[in-house]
Amino acid sequence: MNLFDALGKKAPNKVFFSMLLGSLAGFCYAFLIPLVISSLSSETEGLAAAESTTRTILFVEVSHAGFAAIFLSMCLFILFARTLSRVILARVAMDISSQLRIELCERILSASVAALEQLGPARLHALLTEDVRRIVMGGQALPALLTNLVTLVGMLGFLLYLNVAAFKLVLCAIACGIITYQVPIYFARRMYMRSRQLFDTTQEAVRGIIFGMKELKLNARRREQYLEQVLHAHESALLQTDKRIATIYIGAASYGDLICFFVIGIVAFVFVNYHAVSNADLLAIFMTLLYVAGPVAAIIVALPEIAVAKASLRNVQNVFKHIAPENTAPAPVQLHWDVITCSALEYAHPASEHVDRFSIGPIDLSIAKGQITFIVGGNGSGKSTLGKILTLHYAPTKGTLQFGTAPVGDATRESLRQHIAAVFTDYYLFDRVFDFPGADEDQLRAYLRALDMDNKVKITNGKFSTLALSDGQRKRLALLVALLEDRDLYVFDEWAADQDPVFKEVFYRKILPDLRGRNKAIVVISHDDRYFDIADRLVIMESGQVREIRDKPRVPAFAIAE
Ligand SMILES: Nc1ncnc2c1ncn2[C@@H]1O[C@H](COP(=O)(O)OP(=O)(O)OP(=O)(O)O)[C@@H](O)[C@H]1O
Repeated sequence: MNLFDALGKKAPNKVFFSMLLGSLAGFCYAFLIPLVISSLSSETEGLAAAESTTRTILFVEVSHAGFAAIFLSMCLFILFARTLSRVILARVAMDISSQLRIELCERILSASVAALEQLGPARLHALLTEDVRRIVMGGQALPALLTNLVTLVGMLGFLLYLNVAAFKLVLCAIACGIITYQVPIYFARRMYMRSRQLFDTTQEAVRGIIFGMKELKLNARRREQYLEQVLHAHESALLQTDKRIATIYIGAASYGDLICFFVIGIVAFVFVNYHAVSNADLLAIFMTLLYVAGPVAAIIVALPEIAVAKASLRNVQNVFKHIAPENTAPAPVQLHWDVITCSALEYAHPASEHVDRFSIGPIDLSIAKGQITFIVGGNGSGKSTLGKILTLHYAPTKGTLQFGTAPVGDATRESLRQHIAAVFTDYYLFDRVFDFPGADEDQLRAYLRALDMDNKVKITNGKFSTLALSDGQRKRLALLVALLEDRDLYVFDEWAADQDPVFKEVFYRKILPDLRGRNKAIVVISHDDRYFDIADRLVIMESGQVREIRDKPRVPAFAIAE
């Protein structure tokens, strides 16, 4: 995918029309000076001829009325074509920017959780905001580039007509200019890739300020150190790189501006000594060169924007490679199961630069409907990792996972996910219940009452009246959403960790047994050893391995040494 493809795919007709108008404007632009020069040279052919073409239009004497009319028409056409071309492309760019963001979001949603976790939220956020903006800006520069390129080609054609030797000289000068201009642009482009990486780390640092503001406010020393060692350090690295890039671009642009004047100097002081050129031709050559300076400068200004857009496009492509869509069949498959079976199941987290690769398994385990399975163990023993495998967010690296007789694979993953509801430790609470069945209003009210939230939140047309709640209350709403989904497998990752003792009791002694009574498979990741007695199966994990499985534990509760 190149920049043209990226833009052209979205609105090919409009982009083509805009480019066409831009080219036509450039074409007309290229003819303006030859037209003026032709009118001047016709004047020198004889005063009588010139006088014969002078007309009085609206009390104003206009010489070479024919030329003047063509000149005015061309100017008006250029004004119209350029404006329309830019307006169309600006609007297309806005549409594209919005579509690109939506597509990126959809692409992110189609990727695996493991890949997205590895990328991190800051990078994803920068991709959606910064890269999209730069790609669109680069795209917007394209019609101007095209207009100016056509003008340049037209002017060079005129120069060829005027003087072949001067044309060759100018062509060589422009070729030299473009080649030498590429050297700084090459370094600037490489630096831009670095700047883009630094932008991501700066975004991460900014996230630290936003999400860590409470911790930073409470400790002045920590705040100062964070600002100095993290934020300022990243900002200053980014700033320095960006300043270097700007210096290179400005220097290169100034050099580009002067190319035409170098050529004028060479023609005026050197070229004339080797070639016989009439004064009229020399004047025409200078006028042409001066006129060419504008388009050359505009092309030179547009090139960096396009280079930046290309770098952003490459960044998007790299990220896309990293977050390739999961190979899952979208069509729903009817599946019935009673037991989930893990056989020699293994999963390894992606290795990172600073952390040893953590893996779990091999694990042999079954989780049955109508049973509460507790997964317990010390911090970092791999409970949440197992939870994400069971909710089909992590694909096992070895072994098999089966729902009934259906192995989890590309053909079944998406369908099986529709059997699962979960509240993760880093859950996200949407402001509404999607796909809210109107008929379930009574059930909804009953759940709100059961969760002791009926005085706090109302639900109107599926939307929560407020999310300004305590952590524990927000988690109750997340539970409510999961319960409403009425799925076959429920996974709760430390759900009760921030609930008060009264509500812990409700969760473990009422809600979970109630789900069991409705023949749901329930997986509870928990440190609440007071409630281990309600488990039908207790899976004890240690260092990524299942250390022990205890079935049908009886009161009194287990004493687990974590
Ligand atoms: N996204 C990730 N990328 C790489 N490694 C990870 C990732 N998430 C977890 N890990 C590794 O897996 C190990 C186990 O993490 P996990 O969250 O499964 O533990 P846990 O038993 O749920 O711990 P806790 O009780 O503290 O929640 C961690 O120590 C870490 O090394």
